[in-house]
Amino acid sequence: MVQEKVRFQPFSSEPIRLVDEQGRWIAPFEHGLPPEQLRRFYRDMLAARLLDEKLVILIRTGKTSFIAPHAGHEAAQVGIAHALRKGHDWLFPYYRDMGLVLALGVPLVEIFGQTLGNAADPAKARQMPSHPGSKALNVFTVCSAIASHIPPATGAALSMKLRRTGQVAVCTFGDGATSEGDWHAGLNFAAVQQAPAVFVCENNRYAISVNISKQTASENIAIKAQAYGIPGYYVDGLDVLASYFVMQEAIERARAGEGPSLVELVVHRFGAHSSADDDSRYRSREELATERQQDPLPRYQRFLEQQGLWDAQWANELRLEISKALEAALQEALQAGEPDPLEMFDDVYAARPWHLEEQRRLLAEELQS
Ligand SMILES: Cc1ncc(C[n+]2csc(CCOP(=O)(O)OP(=O)(O)O)c2C)c(N)n1
Ligand SMILES: [Mg+2]
Repeated sequence: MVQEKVRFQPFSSEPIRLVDEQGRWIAPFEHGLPPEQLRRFYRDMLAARLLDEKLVILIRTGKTSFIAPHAGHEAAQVGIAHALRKGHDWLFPYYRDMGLVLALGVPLVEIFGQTLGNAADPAKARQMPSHPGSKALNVFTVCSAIASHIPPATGAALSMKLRRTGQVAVCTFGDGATSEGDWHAGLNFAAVQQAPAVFVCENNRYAISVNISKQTASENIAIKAQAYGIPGYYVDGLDVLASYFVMQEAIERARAGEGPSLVELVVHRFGAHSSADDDSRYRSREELATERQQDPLPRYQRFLEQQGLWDAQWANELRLEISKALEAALQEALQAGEPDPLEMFDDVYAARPWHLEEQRRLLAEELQS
């Protein structure tokens, strides 16, 4: 239930922020969250950060071919994950959402199987690394083509409305995606149809090397919602509680039949765009150093300290526990081995056509010889 006091102002000139840089709760209402949940947010942010570090090791040691670092996006992603009804609502993520799918509950072994492209991957290694999905948890598989998942998210939301399933489609993307035609088509149609969708921009102010100043002349991304006749929330995405509460309001609003919204979570991208990018060519190290000072994890740690929910021993044990879980899952995924090449002929047709039967037979013979 959305409490009356947690009604946020759309189109604010300053980002919505509930916890300041010193970790002080600055909202005019009580957060009302139990200690376990407040600590859970920290746990999931730390797990996301440590996963990111592990993925960097996997690319540097040649075990995967592509990563899109999500460090700096953790508060936003954990806030989104906790606002969804897990396994009921649908998530249409993008490639930088590994921390989000982890917080949503996609098992680590699947995440590593997907990263390695081996038999531990439920998608049978048919996707690019960093393109997760989960049938069990209603996570639409990531599509590389920027913004191409936005109209499908709208379509899914419209279907949820027509079938009265009580579900919501949450669709994430970057700032660069907002310049695509698909983005406009998807938001416009969702607004016209009052589809239960929430569109979430993880605005890190870069689309690879293109700075936001070259992306849009609008004062921010959230304000674009005005043109579609839906609320646009401008939010500090380095604040996990602001991300969570605004997302919760937008999702429950959509579920209650009040239509879609656009949520802009302003974040930092601490890494390069991807493993195929050298960001030192277009972004000064001074700029990055300043952003790192605003790291969402220490900021939330300061909040927990002030709530009396922090102690160093707990945090150290947590770090150790997560690191062990990451390593164990990685080892398990590594042992899964290569997928069976013959699987490439499965899952596309209900009945395999003769020419694929023929090719499958030829490959099977080749593999046996
Ligand atoms: C239609 C399309 N155009 C270009 C690309 C190449 N491309 C991949 S990621 C990317 C930048 C996207 O930036 P943004 O939406 O801000 O997300 P971020 O990576 O910053 O999280 C581009 C241009 C693509 N994948 N698809
Ligand atoms: Mg971006």
